[in-house]
Amino acid sequence: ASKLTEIVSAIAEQRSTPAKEIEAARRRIAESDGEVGAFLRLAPDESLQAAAASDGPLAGITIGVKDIYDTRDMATEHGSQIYRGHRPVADASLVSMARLAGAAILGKTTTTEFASLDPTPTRNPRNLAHTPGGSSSGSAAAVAAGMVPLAFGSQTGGSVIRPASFCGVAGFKPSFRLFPSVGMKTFSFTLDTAGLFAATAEDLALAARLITGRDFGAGRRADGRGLRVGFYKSAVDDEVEADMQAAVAEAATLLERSGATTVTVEEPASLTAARSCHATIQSFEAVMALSDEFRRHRQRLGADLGAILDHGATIEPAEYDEARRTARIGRKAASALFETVDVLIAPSALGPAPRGLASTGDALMNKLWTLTGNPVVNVPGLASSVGLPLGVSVIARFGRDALALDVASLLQAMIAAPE
Ligand SMILES: NC(=O)CC(=O)O
Repeated sequence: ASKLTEIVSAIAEQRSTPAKEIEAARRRIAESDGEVGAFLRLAPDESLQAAAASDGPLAGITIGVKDIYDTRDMATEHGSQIYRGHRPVADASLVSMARLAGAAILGKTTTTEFASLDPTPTRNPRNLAHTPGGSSSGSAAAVAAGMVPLAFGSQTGGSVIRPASFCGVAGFKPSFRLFPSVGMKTFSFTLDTAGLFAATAEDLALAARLITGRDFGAGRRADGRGLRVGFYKSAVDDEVEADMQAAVAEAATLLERSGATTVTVEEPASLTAARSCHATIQSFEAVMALSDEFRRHRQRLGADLGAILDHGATIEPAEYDEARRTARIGRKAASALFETVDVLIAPSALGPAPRGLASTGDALMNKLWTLTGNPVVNVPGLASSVGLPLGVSVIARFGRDALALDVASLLQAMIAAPE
């Protein structure tokens, strides 16, 4: 697919039409989704005919929506046999807002069960022998395969940034609650964050602006002059594979070459502690969020999800409350990091996409920023020695989503044209 920004321009300049873009996306899915398996189902003709007649700012933009978002015109099954054929009456808020902006909700993309860890059959378009990551597996794969220019995902641990890194696409995990999660199946109500996938950070900024009406920055900075970049050194960096460490170092060099200054930012103990309490918060809240499914359909749950909920059911409220206090201290510490730097850069995953489909990978590099609520953008373009994508995360202060997107756009441009 061409990039979202290119399609928006082509429609505005009448070099294309919404109907042509919708037909082209359907054709691309028919041609390539057989081996990738990103889409579960496509929208009915009447929905796509209505979208073809749209003249909104997102007219002609086809979107793949992770199947934990309610859609009024398609089944919404949450990756669970419990919800087979389930038809919501209304769209999730973000879906409705995108439709109101003229977008074509083209189809539902695969999700791990309830957006947790049990893998889907979806393959990584960059190398079909590898996982696309999860839990937003189909959304990352659909954009990476060029089927659609935009896809919706969600992140509770690392489910936007990690698959974006594995599939070599731009991923946006906004500041917590910047996007509404209404109508998105809840796993953890203090962590779940709606997010986006697109080919470039510039596309993400435009999509976010046209869906929400918020200003996400004027687009790519000219250079890095005046930008203070923190090279984040976490307590778990020894888990990061050498080629991913090299990728982040290359990103820092490219930003310096564009005029930025870089300093090393060591992780404070309070953020190491915050990362460690993510699982307690996530599991304790998931037992409540999925109480009915867990209590009435335990045997119909996947192995990983069942284990998470079984453990979550043993956590005492006092332990959860202590974890929330640790998280709150972590949020304050995360804010303090940005008193001396404008953005941080860090690995988006431990390494490239693991081989096989047995695991969607590890959220170790992502869960802290999900818990603190800071905006994160995955910047694609770098690759391992065998050509598998390696994503670099640009992290900004809570609420500075436009800055994260602008710096990500600059870095993506520097990676694409390093001279
Ligand atoms: N939903 C999630 O974020 C879980 C994951 O990181 O795989």
